[in-house]
Amino acid sequence: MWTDADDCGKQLADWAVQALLEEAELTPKPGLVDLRSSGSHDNMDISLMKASAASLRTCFEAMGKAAYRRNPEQELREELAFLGRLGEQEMMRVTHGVNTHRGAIWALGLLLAGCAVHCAPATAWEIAAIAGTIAKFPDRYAPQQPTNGMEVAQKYGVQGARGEALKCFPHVTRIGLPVLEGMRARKAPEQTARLHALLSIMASLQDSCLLHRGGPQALEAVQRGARNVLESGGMGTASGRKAYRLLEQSMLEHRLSPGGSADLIAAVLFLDKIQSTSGIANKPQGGFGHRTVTLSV
Ligand SMILES: CC(C)(COP(=O)(O)OP(=O)(O)OC[C@H]1O[C@@H](n2cnc3c(N)ncnc32)[C@H](O[C@H]2O[C@H](COP(=O)(O)OP(=O)(O)OP(=O)(O)O)[C@@H](O)[C@H]2O)[C@@H]1O)[C@@H](O)C(=O)NCCC(=O)NCCS
Ligand SMILES: Nc1ncnc2[nH]cnc12
Repeated sequence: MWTDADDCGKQLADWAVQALLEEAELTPKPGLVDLRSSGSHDNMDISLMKASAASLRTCFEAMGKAAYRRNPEQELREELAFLGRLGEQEMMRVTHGVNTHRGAIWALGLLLAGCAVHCAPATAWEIAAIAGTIAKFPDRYAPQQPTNGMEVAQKYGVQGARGEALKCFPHVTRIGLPVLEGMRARKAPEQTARLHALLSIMASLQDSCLLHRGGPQALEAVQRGARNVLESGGMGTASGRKAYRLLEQSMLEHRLSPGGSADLIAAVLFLDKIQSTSGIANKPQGGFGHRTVTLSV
């Protein structure tokens, strides 16, 4: 697929940054920064999200280069973690300390590495499987300072971003990507297809951002609300749009933001770019147990 490590790193970084920009611009998104507003955030806006995305190009390029034709093993895991932490530092410098894309560096970094290791046309599912294999190696040099994610993991026993990677990104390959492809097949407008993919992820993800801001009740309410939009017919129907407005209103009222789902829709868009360039279709293996809903477009 690529002639050398430089070529691979550059191409993958382009796609990763593009995916982050497209996620930021996807509008509307409940509780998240989009082209209309800052959602439930008082410290982020669209230009900050874009600047943050652009600042990660160097980090993603280095990760792609490092993983090119490598074995998914301990040494690679640690190199990627080192590069990921440098990326986090750069993001924090550019955003003046706001955590815009920590989860995205994690998810996109691993998936990008999965793709570089493979170095040949591969399905999203195959790439995610390698990303999951890399994530399973311990990160021996991880700093021990507490994060919101650790607090939530301790309090509620959820695995958050780490768990999603260890399970090989099921919300990306088994939910987000199939919903995106299904909506496109039904000729939905692209922004509607993407929003439905995001809502489908929100309907089942244990998002540590929602748990941290609102606890398990808030997480359940958002999951139920997202499901309700889809089960009411989706954004192509008046009832679906009404359900969306209710969900958004309640999330803004309670300052809830599905930051983890935002990162995973960016991961969906990233893998979609890889697949559409190599002409490969996603082939999920087995079911993930989420309910299929009927959508109008
Ligand atoms: C191992 C790490 C994942 C460290 O993770 P952490 O302990 O922080 O754990 P999590 O909270 O679980 O995850 C980190 C971010 O991942 C996003 N996320 C949340 N839930 C999920 C999920 N179920 N699946 C996937 N991704 C998820 C989320 O990121 C987004 O939200 C961020 C804003 O969050 P927060 O800081 O809580 O912000 P606010 O609510 O605004 O905070 P307050 O103002 O209220 O305080 C935003 O960044 C989005 O991106 C989670 O925040 C990993 O990060 C790690 O080890 N990194 C270093 C090494 C590395 O990068 N390696 C790469 C390859 S090996
Ligand atoms: N659009 C967005 N709004 C808020 N937090 C995010 N984290 C990743 N994307 C985000």
